[in-house]
Amino acid sequence: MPAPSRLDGTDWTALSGELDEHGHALTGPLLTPAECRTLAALFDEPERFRSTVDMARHRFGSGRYRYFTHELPTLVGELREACYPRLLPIARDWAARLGAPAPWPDELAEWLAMCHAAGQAKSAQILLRYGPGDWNALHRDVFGDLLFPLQVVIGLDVPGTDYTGGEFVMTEQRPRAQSRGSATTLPQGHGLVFTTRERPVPSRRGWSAGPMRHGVSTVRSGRRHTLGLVFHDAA
Ligand SMILES: O=C(O)CCC(=O)C(=O)O
Ligand SMILES: [Fe+2]
Repeated sequence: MPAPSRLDGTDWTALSGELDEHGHALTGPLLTPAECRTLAALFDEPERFRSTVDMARHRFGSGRYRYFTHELPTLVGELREACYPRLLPIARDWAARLGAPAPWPDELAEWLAMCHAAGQAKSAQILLRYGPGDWNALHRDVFGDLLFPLQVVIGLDVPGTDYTGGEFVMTEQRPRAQSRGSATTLPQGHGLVFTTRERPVPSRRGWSAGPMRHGVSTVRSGRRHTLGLVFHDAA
């Protein structure tokens, strides 16, 4: 199926409402189970990746992820390309509410050229693999000054069957109050769109930025793979 029509199974108006409210929202199915298995198996093809991160070594949690080279698998490149124009109006709307700059052009290629010119020239698309006991510490995928505020993670396994535990976790820091947490189980082939840094939160004066972080709870059994799509490149 061509990548843009893969996104037709998602109600983008409803998704944008969910994103507003929670800072994250699930898409409909984007990949078939067979495509998910094919993508997860790429983890064992080292030539596809520019580097591998041992999360425990960096105290990012436990598990491994690998950054694809710029020669992305066709499916990954197409999905990322297809997601960008869907997310762009939301990113612009949020920036307008927050009174923040919205430097993102209509074309992903043009935005990436801006990232590269600013020294953020490395691919930031990742494949992650977690086994029993692995987890991902709460973090933000900010790699430099240039940032696209929304990203997508796609679940590649069947939760409850291929693995247990391993919920996608988000926290939202509230002003002068304790943080709110949420957990989402990623259905196989579905994407979770979430904010990289913050969501606009209604405040007495209009809107303020609610800082958010994401991570993954401990995988209790089996193996969990995800594909991470980020729209800015890394330094
Ligand atoms: O494995 C996950 O669900 C989250 C991975 C992650 O941190 C990301 O995609 O940015
Ligand atoms: Fe992340």
